[in-house]
Amino acid sequence: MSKDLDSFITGLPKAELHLHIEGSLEPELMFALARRNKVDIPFASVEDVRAAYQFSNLQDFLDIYYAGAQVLREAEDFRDLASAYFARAAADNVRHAEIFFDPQTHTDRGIPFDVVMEGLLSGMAEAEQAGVTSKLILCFLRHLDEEAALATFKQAEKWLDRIAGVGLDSSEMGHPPAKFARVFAAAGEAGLKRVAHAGEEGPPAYVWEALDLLKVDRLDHGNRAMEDAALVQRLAEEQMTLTVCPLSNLKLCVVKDLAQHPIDAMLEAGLAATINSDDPAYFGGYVAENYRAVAKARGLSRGQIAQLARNSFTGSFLSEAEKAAHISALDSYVKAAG
Ligand code: HPA
Ligand SMILES: [Zn+2]
Repeated sequence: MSKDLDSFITGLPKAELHLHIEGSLEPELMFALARRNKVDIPFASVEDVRAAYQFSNLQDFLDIYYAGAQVLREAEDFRDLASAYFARAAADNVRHAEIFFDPQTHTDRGIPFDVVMEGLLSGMAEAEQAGVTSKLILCFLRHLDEEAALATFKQAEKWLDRIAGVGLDSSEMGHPPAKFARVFAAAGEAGLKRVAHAGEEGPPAYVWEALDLLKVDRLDHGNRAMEDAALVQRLAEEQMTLTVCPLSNLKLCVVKDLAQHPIDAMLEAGLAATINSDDPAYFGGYVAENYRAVAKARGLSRGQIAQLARNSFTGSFLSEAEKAAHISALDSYVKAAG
């Protein structure tokens, strides 16, 4: 019997490639950690927190997101955060996740880099026991300078065998990828993968810089690349994976309405687009909800939905053999779903 669309999407094997672990901090856990660590937060209740999640742009969101992260202090907090994400992701049949973390958000308030790593790695090990694999991507905060990013990369040195890649996030406008060319070159020399947020709010020129100066292996968001035909052609030719985040785009006013979301235009242009949740605790949905919302708003076919999930494995940093195994399971699932 053919499955309904909602359960087809939930059960579809998928990878998540654009997830800020600090953005998976649900208000309930924020309150529990505030109590456990005796940290003051500027909210009276969980409802109060949710009511504050109205954003008109990226910066509005970042201000609240960095405030929320203050409750994370001990390794066990980072472990609990990661465990909660993996449990929720497993319910959406996420088989593999490549998660971003923002060490500077923590080290700048005196939390040691090692505490963050130990906590996250312990949550990841627990998830692996439950069958969900993961990799870590260390993001540099682009509103800070490149010296700070280089200092952070130095702190990461002893952990490099546990870090798959580096990324670039935070306030995009006024902070072009070019600002981080040296630290990305150093990461490349150390054998790490490179990704960067570009074209979320920033212009197509920032996407060109991410490709040409940072030499990214994957592009995070990339919406505004659609404004530049030569850029779209380049991304299609290179089969560059784009980690697109529909509910984030809606909440941060990158699109006015999901009915205007470019996801199907991206697929039609031959781009290797994927669907991801970005900061699910803040944007109102985990990865399957992102697939469902955009599939309904844009009338995506099951073939297109399956392609997006296939792209998530192809665009991951798993080995070719691991990708092939996941894609074969996905194809069997699609066939059996009818
Ligand atoms: O969507 C995002 N964009 C930039 N920086 C971020 N940090 C967390 N989420 C985001
Ligand atoms: Zn992001």
